[in-house]
Parts: sequence; structure tokens; C-alpha cells
Amino acid sequence: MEEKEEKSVKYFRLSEIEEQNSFKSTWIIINNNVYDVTKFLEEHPGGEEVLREQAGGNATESFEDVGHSSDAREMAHDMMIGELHPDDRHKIAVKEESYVTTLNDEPSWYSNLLVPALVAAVVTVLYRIVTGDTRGQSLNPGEESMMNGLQEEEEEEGLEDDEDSSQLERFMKDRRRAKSLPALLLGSPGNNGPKRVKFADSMGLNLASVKTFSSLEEPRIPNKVLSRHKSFPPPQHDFLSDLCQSFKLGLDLERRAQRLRVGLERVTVTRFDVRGQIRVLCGCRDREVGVRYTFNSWLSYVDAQALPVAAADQPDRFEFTVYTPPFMEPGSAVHFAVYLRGEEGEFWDNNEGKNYTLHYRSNRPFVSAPSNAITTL
Ligand code: HEM
Repeated sequence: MEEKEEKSVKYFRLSEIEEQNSFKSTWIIINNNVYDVTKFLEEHPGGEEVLREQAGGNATESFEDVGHSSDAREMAHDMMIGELHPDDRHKIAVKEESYVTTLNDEPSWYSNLLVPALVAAVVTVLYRIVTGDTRGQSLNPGEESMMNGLQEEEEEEGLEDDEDSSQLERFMKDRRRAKSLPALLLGSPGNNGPKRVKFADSMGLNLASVKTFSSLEEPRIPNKVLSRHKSFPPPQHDFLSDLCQSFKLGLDLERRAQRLRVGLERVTVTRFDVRGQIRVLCGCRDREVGVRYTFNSWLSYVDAQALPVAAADQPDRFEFTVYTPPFMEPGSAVHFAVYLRGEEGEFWDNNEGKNYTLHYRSNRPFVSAPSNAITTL
């Protein structure tokens, strides 16, 4: 063993130290100091093996990583046998002095706070440069993370379109546009930004597209629809206009009115209703004149009050309107009779007990002759 001594300090060459790596002799280097831990192997609280692994070499980093106590460092001081020769110190770990502390060194505010803060700032700047993120500092952390999430999604979509350069260009444009829109801030309560409107069909699914029609765009009716429309049967009133003639009410009215005090004077049928006029012979003031009609053969019926005719010279004449259903089965009928209710009682004109009846034949209603249009009330 070559041993040099300068100023009462023993210096060992690195090659010498490296040879002391057996059970018989175990040396280690910590912070350029040389320790003989041969007798300490079995006593070491951290185990013999960890020291054996460092035998004959530089154990500085391992020793500091454990965070040995002051007691451990004092124990180590007792095992120190010399120092690594200055000419060999460059051969071991280069930066060991920058992070190895001595027994008297304590971590300062500089190493605990300033260094980590500077490192974090540098990493943040580098990240924003790499991602092209030029946002200011105004967004709060929550908004920032959401924006990053959007960018990541967009970047993934863009990667799928790598083969198509035009799509890539469009993607880049959309990406820029998406970054400029504060879209993700819209959902926050109290935000006054523009609202997004979504259209949905009757099942609640999003519509693929929505077309807005202007007043200039009249919908086109297909020709086949128009031709079918023209082939519809003629309006009802063309046929029903024969009703008044078939009743021949003019001759019988005076006799019926004298006898019954009320009589159906005239009936007009249109496409949507049946209108009639009633003649009454009653001088009383409190009187009610009307028509009772049914569409279901008297399973149910309706009383509709008739109103006085507006003409001043016809005080005993009243008008009524019965609105007919738009669709009725062929063979069905409208039955009706007119009435007068006054101080002297209730009076009916029901076509001699047979009622007045309007028959529907095929698709067109027709009015039966007075003789066969009867049902009793
Ligand atoms: C002269 C050198 C050394 C001395 C005097 C020494 C002394 C000690 C002492 C006293 C402890 C108990 C805990 C404490 O007080 O910190 C300990 C624990 C330990 N030492 Fe060392 N040690 C030395 C070198 C090393 C080396 C080079 C390593 C690593 C390769 C190491 C690894 C450990 C481990 C892993 C523990 C256990 C820590 C724990 O359980 O928390 N020691 N050592």
C-alpha cells in the first residue's frame, strides 16, 4: 500500500483504495475522505451489504441519499483514515461536492425554495414554447386545464389526418380558432357570453343539419299530389243545395206553425254546417227557440239555441246553425227537430213524429225526402 502524508493528513491514491474491497479490508470514499469500515460492516444499522457494494469506491451519493443522522456522521468521522489524493479526485464523481453537505452544513432557504422555484419556471416556459401556448396569465387554473384538454383532443384528431396535407392545414386553422374562442367558459354560471343553441328532433337526438326557410321560398307541391287533390269529390253543398226544394216547406209551414206553434221554415246545408230558420207563433216574451240534433241516432244529442233573425219585420223567426262532423260514415245521418219553450209550455216540430233527417250516402251526404227522414224523439 502506497501511503503519502502531507501536513499530518494521509492521502491515498484511488488505485490503492479500490483494492480494499474484501471482508478483510473494506474502505469507502465519502466526500473525498477515506473510511475504513471493515469492523463496522456487521454493526452498520443499514446492513452489511450496502457497505459491501460501495467497497473500494466512492459512496458519497449513497451515503447522502440515506440522510444519515449527525450521530452517523460522527461515527463515520472516527473511521476516517485519510483523504483521496487531490490528483485523483477528478476521477470520481464530478459533481459530488455540489450536493454533498458536511456535518456543519445545513440546507438553506436558497436550496429549499429558490432553486425549485427557478426549475419550475424554466420547465413551464419550455412547455409553453414546445406546445405553442401563448396564453396570458389571466386564466385561472381550472380554465387552463380545460383548455389544455381541448388542445390534446384536437391534436389527437390531427394525427389521424397526417397523410392528407390539406386536412392538416384545416386542422391547424381549426386549432387556432378553437384556441381563440372561450368556448369552455360558456358553461360557467353567470357568464354573459353568447349562448349555444342545439337543435334536437322529437327523440332528443341532435339534428345533422338545420335549414332556415325564408318567406321567398314557397314549398313546391309535387304534381302527383296536385292531381290527386283535383280528383277529390265535389263540395257537399253542390249536392245538398237540393235540400230546400225536397222539403217543400213553404206550403205546409203555415198549417204546421198554427198547429204546433213552431215549425221548420228553411234549411241550408253547406260543407261545414246545417243552417236553418224557425217560425214560431207565440206572443210571449220569455221564450226559447232552438234545435235538438244528433249524429249517432240519439245515443246522445245537443240542444242548440236559435237566435232571432236580425230583420225587424220578422220578430217570429229564428236562425240556428249545426256544425256537422268533417268525416261521417256512409249511411250515417243527422237527425234533428226544432222546439219552442215558453210560458205556455214546450212545443216541437219533429216532422210529424219522424224528425228531419240528413243522410250521408257514399262520400256525399244527401237529404232524404220528408216522408222517410223520421225518427221519433
Ligand atoms: C462510515 C460510513 C457509515 C456510517 C458510520 C453509517 C452509519 C449509519 C447509522 C448510524 C445508521 C442509523 C441511522 C442514522 O443514525 O442515520 C445508518 C443507517 C443506514 N445506512 Fe449507514 N452508515 C455509513 C455508510 C453508509 C453507506 C455508504 C450506505 C449506503 C450505501 C449506508 C446506508 C444506510 C442505510 C440504508 C441505513 C438505514 C436507514 C434507515 O433504515 O432509515 N450507510 N447508517
